Parts: sequence; structure tokens; C-alpha cells
Amino acid sequence: MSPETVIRTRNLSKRFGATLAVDDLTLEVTRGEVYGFLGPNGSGKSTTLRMLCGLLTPSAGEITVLGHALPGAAERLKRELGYMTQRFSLYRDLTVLENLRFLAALHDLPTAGLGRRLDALMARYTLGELRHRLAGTLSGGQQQRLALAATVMHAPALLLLDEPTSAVDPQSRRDFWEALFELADAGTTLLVSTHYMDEAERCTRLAILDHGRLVADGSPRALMEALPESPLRVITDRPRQAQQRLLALPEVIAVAQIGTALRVLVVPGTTPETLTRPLKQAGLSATARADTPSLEDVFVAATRRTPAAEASP
Ligand SMILES: Nc1ncnc2c1ncn2[C@@H]1O[C@H](COP(=O)(O)OP(=O)(O)OP(=O)(O)O)[C@@H](O)[C@H]1O
Repeated sequence: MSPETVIRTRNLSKRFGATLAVDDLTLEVTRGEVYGFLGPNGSGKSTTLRMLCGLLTPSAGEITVLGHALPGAAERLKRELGYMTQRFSLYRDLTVLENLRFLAALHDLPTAGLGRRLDALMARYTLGELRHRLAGTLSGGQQQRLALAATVMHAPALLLLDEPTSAVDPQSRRDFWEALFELADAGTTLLVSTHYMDEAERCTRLAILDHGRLVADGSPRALMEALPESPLRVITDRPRQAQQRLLALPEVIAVAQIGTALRVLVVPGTTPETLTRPLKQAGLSATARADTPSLEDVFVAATRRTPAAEASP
């Protein structure tokens, strides 16, 4: 294993009764990466993150995080790790400063110079003027900044973030991602689960999960370039009717209406005529041309590929 490897899992699985939440997951994350976990609800993102920080014991497989084999070394790992969940998990009836002081004590941070350290932290996350506000009275974006400040207070080498931006507005999401890149620039490795394509696109590397399985892995650009399914753009006078007809074709994987146009994801080898012919036969006007693949196409193709399609060369 390279010294730059921060996370490595081999054939990792987690079963809850009849549910196989994580299924034979093998992945590797290297230092300084902003590694994204993208997947539909219930695809196993949170369960994987919980196993990686030692909160859950795997049913099978191996995990090494920052050189520690889990679950055995979970206690030692805690000091080197930051874990932030989508739910605000600080004390609502304590102030911003009280929350940070409390966490500093939990992390055993030295009391000498602590005041200055917390001032710097609050300055970085624009919490200085809010220091005496009860955490429960902060806005979603402010609570998120406080949660991030709390998560990085002990300068962890690895941050695991579980859908950290699900409760905040677009500007706060952008600010949050700026903060993540600043941390990555300083050498922190980040693993972030998200539902948002624009966030996934910003990651240096991406794992797409579906039903607990790794269905795609690579940089967003490489994944888009390697997409075997191609998107076509269809212009028609009656997009709603055209959408219904196109969905009935075996070559069509998905159809999304974008304004008045339809963006159609099709199996490899499908020509524009394959789509326009049946539409014209049904009395609809239709033109179609190839479109540039997006990360959303990669996601849709990876999570909708049938086992039969997967098995074909
Ligand atoms: N403690 C648990 N007990 C039983 N089943 C669980 C438990 N935790 C998760 N699951 C199940 O495991 C599967 C994966 O859940 P998980 O929360 O990891 O997915 P996710 O990708 O994080 O989804 P979301 O985006 O909704 O958070 C789901 O079917 C879920 O119901």
C-alpha cells in the first residue's frame, strides 16, 4: 500500500438483517483528494462512511484508514479523523463559543493558547460576531459553518462528510466548498457524500454507489469521457408526448425535458434516426443530434444499467 493511501477497503460488506447495505466494496483514496460518494437514497453511502470512521463494524471485508486497521484501531483513529453528518449534532442550548470550548475539552486540546486558537477558528468560519449566540438560533448556513469549525478544530488528517450541504442555501453551499478546497490544499483528505451533481463534479475523484455496490469510479472528467452510453438532444413540437413515446423504445435509458428540448440517454450504437423515426410516424415533428455527456448522464447510466447490459461486452 502506498504511503499516500489514506483509505483502503477490500471487499467490504455490511448487512442489516435481509438488507445488504454495502456489497463487496473495494476502493482506495489517496492523500489530498476530495473524493466524492454519489448515489441514490439508500445506496449505502452513510453506512460506508460510518464503517470508515469505526462507528459500525463490517459484516465482511477489510478497512485500513490512515494506516489503522478497523474496527480494532477505531479509538486511536478518532484523534486523526473529523466526521460531520447532515444533521446538526452540536448543543443547541449552548452558544457558539461554549460549543467550541466543550469540543476542545473533549479532544483534549491544550488549554494554553486555546482562546487564540478558537478566535482564529471563528474568524475563518465567520462566526466571530455570533460567538455568544445560542447554536439553536443560528441559520442553516451558520450552523453548518459552526459544525465544520467543530469538525476541523483538532486538525484531522481526514474528513468524512455525510451530505454536509443538504440543509443550506446555494450561496452557503458554494462557501462551504471553498472551505473544503482550502482544507484539501493544506493536505487534508476529504471524503464527501452528496446528492448534488455540481458538487460531485467538483470532486477530484468520484465513486458512484448503487444498491451498496460500486458502479463507477474515477475522476468526473474520465467518467464522462468513458461513458459508453451517449446522450442525444431531441427537438420536437410536443415534448410531453414525445417523451412518453421515447421511453417505450428499448434503446432509451432515460429522458429529461430541458426547456423545450428533450435530452435522451440511449444505449451505445443508437442513431438519431432511431429516435426521430417513431416520433415522425406518430405525427410529431422531431430532429435529433448528439450532445456532450454530462456527469448526470454518467450517474443515470451507472445506476440504471441492467444486470444484462452490465454483463454484455
Ligand atoms: N441501522 C440500520 N438498520 C437497518 N437497516 C439500515 C441501517 N442503516 C442503514 N440501513 C439500510 O441500509 C441501506 C443503505 O442505507 P444508507 O443510509 O447507507 O444509504 P445512503 O446512500 O446513505 O442513503 P441516503 O442518501 O438516504 O442517506 C438502506 O436500505 C437502509 O435502509
